Amino acid sequence: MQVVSTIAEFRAARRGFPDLGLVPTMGFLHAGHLSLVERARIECGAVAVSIFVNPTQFGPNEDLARYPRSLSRDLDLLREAGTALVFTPTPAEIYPSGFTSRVEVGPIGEVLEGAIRPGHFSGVATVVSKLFNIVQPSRAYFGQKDAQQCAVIRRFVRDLDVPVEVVVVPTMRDPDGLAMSSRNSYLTDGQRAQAPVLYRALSAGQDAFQAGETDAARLCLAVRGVLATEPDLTVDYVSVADATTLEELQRADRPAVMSVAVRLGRTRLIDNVLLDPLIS
Ligand SMILES: Nc1ncnc2c1ncn2[C@@H]1O[C@H](COP(=O)(O)OP(=O)(O)OP(=O)(O)O)[C@@H](O)[C@H]1O
Ligand SMILES: CC(C)(CO)[C@@H](O)C(=O)[O-]
Ligand code: BAL
Repeated sequence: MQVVSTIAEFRAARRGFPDLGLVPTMGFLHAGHLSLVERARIECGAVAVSIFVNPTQFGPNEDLARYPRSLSRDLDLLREAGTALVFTPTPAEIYPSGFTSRVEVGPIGEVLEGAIRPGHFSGVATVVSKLFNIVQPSRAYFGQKDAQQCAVIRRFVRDLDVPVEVVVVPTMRDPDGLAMSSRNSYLTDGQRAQAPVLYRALSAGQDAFQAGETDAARLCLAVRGVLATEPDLTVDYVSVADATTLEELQRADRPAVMSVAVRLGRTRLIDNVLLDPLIS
């Protein structure tokens, strides 16, 4: 496994790999990340993983400074997972002085997470488009846990004719249903015990959908009812939105994503499930 930190080194190392899958990450790896690496290795033969805590996707009052980091453990996990190349750039390598360009994705990046984190998806789209240009993968792998991020990336790849196939991998969960996430490490024991309510709530919504309910307001009520059983939690949103455009739906009569975002103390957690009328 080669570990490089500069764009020039990466480009030199990349020459040995005609077909490369890319897994972009912010590090502090868990089994969810490794499921992306495994899928990329099977489908592309060789995998590159980037580890970069991207400052431009964090708002001024967000957790950039305290975001968890564990590079040497991450490298051990990636070596075991059969990764070929790891790219660990510094912020100055990605954003040298004088850098001013941004990728803007429009309304899809302004709802849900984008409404609460203004500028977040422009930061994500900008860094992902840089990573695509540096790595030049045939396919890039993203987790369904960040459903809006997946939709945003699919949007700019389509809009800008980026020659990369975007692959979305199902959410890996702990046995109690909590979606794995680097930010779960912020939770106290008490908060960790409450966190599985997100998936219980989404599952209640999914059960109602499978029983024939398509009214989005009623589906959201079913989710909110379960979330309310944990009084310490503050709900940012419960949403039923078109799976491709993320426009809010009144009726779940086409492929939709039902998502929740909550705050437990200072920690924000997100999760989602897909509602597909064809496979309910
Ligand atoms: N539980 C999971 N299952 C599958 N993929 C995941 C999971 N968690 C994260 N990913 C994916 O891994 C990639 C890198 O994500 P990132 O490094 O931000 O990790 P994260 O656990 O989502 O962290 P955070 O807590 O910051 O949201 C993203 O495409 C993300 O969707
Ligand atoms: C895709 C990504 C690596 C871009 O910084 C990040 O948003 C993440 O880890 O999901
Ligand atoms: N996994 C999403 C990246 C972020 O929350 O900034």
